Amino acid sequence: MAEGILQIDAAAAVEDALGKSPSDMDLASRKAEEASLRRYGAAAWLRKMVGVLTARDLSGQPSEEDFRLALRSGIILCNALNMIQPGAVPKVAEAPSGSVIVPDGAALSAFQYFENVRNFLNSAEEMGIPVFEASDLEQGGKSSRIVNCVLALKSYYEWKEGGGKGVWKFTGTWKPHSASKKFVRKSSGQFANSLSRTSSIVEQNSQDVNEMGTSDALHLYVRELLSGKKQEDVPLIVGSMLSKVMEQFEQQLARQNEQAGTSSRCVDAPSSNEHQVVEIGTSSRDTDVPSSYASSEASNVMKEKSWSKNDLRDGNPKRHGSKRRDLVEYYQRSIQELKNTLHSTKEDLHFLHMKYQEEIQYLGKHLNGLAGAASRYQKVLEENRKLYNQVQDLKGNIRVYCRIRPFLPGQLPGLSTAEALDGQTISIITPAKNGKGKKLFTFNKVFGPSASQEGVFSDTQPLIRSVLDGYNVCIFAYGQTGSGKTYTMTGPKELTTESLGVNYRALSDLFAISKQRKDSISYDVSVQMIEIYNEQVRDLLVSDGVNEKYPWRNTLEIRNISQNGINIPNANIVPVSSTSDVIELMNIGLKNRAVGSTSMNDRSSRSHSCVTVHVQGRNLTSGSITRGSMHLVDLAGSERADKTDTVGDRLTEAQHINHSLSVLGDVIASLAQKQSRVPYRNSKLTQLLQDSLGGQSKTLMFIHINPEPDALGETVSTLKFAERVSTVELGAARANKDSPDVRELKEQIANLKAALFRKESGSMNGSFTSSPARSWRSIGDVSKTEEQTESLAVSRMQSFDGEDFMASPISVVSTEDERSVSGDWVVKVMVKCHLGEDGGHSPDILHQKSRRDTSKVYPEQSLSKIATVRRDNSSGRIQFEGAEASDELEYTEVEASDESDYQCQTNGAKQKGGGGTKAKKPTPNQRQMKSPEIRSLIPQPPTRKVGNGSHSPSNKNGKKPATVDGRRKPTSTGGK
Ligand SMILES: Nc1ncnc2c1ncn2[C@@H]1O[C@H](COP(=O)(O)OP(=O)(O)OP(=O)(O)O)[C@@H](O)[C@H]1O
Repeated sequence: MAEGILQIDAAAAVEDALGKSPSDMDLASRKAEEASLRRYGAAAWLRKMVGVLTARDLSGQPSEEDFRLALRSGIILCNALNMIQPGAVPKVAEAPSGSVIVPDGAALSAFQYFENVRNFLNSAEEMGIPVFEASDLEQGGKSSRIVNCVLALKSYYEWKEGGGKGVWKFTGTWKPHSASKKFVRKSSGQFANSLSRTSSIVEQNSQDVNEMGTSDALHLYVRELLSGKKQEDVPLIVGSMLSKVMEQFEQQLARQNEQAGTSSRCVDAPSSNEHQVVEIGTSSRDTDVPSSYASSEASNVMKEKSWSKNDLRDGNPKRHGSKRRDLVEYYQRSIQELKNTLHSTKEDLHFLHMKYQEEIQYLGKHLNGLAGAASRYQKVLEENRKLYNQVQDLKGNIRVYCRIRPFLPGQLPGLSTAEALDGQTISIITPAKNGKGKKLFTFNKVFGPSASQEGVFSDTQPLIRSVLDGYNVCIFAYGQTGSGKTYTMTGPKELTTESLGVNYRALSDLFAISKQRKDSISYDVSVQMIEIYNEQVRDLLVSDGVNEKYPWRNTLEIRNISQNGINIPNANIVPVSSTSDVIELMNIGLKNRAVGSTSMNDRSSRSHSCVTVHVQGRNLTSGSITRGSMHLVDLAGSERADKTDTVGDRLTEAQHINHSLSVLGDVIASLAQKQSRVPYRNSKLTQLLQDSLGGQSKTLMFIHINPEPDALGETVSTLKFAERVSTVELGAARANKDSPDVRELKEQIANLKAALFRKESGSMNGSFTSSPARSWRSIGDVSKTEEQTESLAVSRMQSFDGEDFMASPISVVSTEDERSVSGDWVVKVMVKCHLGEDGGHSPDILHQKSRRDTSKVYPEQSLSKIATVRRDNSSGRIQFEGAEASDELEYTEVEASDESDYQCQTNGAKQKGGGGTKAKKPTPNQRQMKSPEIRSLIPQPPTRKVGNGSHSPSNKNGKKPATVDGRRKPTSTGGK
């Protein structure tokens, strides 16, 4: 309908341009023209169908007459029909070849013409094509029906050529395709082009409209208008006409677009979705779908549907409606699909989110697990370290800790030769000329210059604790003069709480732990402090410190056979119960320590000092006794004598120090090589440390490094020495613990000792008084101890076999060893066998007798017999073999037997009876030896209660002992 409007408007525009009304035109001539055009079309089509040769009689634009005559023979028509439908006219009567063809087909007989025409008409009619009468070919004026038939045939042909879809139906309309051409042939080029453009525009805008009649009429109309005009006016007329037409066309187009927009809104209005979707096609402003997506989707849809944009703008509301509805449906479907996709994507995301959360939780748990495992791993490492240490302890290795001294105030802090690389490695920078550069040494611990006293001690603490558990412990400081030995063991000159050394801290730790355990174990702690100076052992716990006055103090004996850990029995042993006690004692000891001045260090100690702590613990529940001891040794400087450019006394001191340290090296080398003979006795120092170095104890050596380049040589030799020490295995440490059985036996022995002492003190008038080594505690509490011991002695004696004992009244001087045989404990005792004149008397009697006869002196040289002391483990009886009532036995030395037998060597001319197999001549020292254990148990004679200075016993040289007893008792131990 729009096209129709357009064409009418175009015609009106033409009329406007020409200034003429169509009503004025001659309709008849228009029709004639139209008929001619139709005829030409029919002729042209027939010519095309049958070919030029067959259609030689038919021109392209025949007159009505020519057209009728050319078809009169029926040959062209039949052939054309056969071309459309082969065999439609089976037999076509042709003109004889070579015959002169006459335009009217006279060459054929009339019958043949008729046959052809009739066959054609029959066949055409069967095909549903409108036919004409055969007579129409014979008379003029009837060609329009023939033209109509031919055009119908053409239409049928075109339908068939187009695929023959549906039912062919001839509408009687026809579009003269060649009309413009025809017109062009009669016009100038410019005019033709212009008109052609106009025509093509009109055609383009009406391509879907099949109203060719109106269009043809327009053409005819224009042609007619121009026919009477001058040639030169035609372009102007046509130009004006076309501009008008264009104007009209554009206006019409704009109106159309407007109408299309209105109608689309009308169509879309009922559904908001539709509205949105349609808008998507043009603009995606109001939608939530991205415009690029929408437009691309829209174009896809349009492509898919083979729609052009013009389809949406063509102004046909119905078509718009259906197309837009399709589009809306399509978009709705797409949106639904998108929604579904979005929904499933959201679900997927949610699922992924959950999954990630689960995985994160799992990872978190896993991480926690890993962190736990890491901390457990750390704990395991810690445990391993502890276990390693325990193994080391069990193996009995000497532990070696290394400490690097800092540069001292006033010293030029040059290049340090030593560096603690980690907790266990020290690196020494050696001069490049040695070609070594660096040397590494590894020890149990390495402390750098900044290590605090507390830090150093914390790694020593476990050893201290084990003293309370009944172990023997030895800690000694080794290093050249000025390297910090005294600093580590004692502290600096000016002591503060932070700078207290190992000695103080160890004892304060002992007190702290013993306090913690006081409900279950009762501990007694006592201290000895000695010094080895020029191979002489000196007691440092003397108040006057004057050795010249009491020279015997310079030659204290070291005994390694004592099982109670008191190797220097004659040195003062002072009970302590607090750190302040210890500090006071040590001050006394330090004052007494021989300190020399050398060129290397003014405060250099030229002696080895040793603080020995004895700890005895009694388990309040089981009654078992533990006994541990700890040597805290500050060795003299290890540098060689030639370095100290000393002479005279200092040289002698240095030589002694070097000798003892070199023996220490020898001992360690022998131990490392597991030699059967270890040269402990080659120096006092090694003798003192024998139990700690080779025995079943725990030993820790602190080596000290001076970081100064001048000290490098000594540093290296110190480290090499320490390296050797660290390889030594000592055998498993063992606690000194007495079972009640053993303890009972020992108490019985102690009772015997007490009895002997009483007898001795009665007969010898206190030969022990020559010894200064009395416990300060016992001095203050003598009478009480005496009473206790006597009553204890009596009660214990009853457990002995009376007969045996009476037969051989042997006095036990001291215990020496203990060992387990077949699960039983037996006691090795030092026995002084004495048969008095009233042999056969009980110890009490002896005791009473000795009290009465205080002038009795034992004939020391008369004892030479060995007695065996045997304890029957099952009955608990003790038997003495090889000693008779008439024997006078004196203890000399005890040897351990692998059996539960112990032999007591007797000495003297009066050997009666047998049994003794081994004799040894006692040394004077051995004869002098008195066990401090005895002293701790033996009551002091009243004469030695010298607190008021009224009574001072004489030593065997007739001199009064310069003891601190009573008179010089240090204030720190007062009251103890
Ligand atoms: N770790 C340290 N921190 C601070 N000062 C130290 C340290 N070690 C040692 N000193 C100081 O170095 C000097 C020498 O130390 P110390 O007297 O302990 O050496 P020594 O090896 O015992 O010497 P000697 O063999 O002569 O006894 C002292 O003044 C001491 O205070």
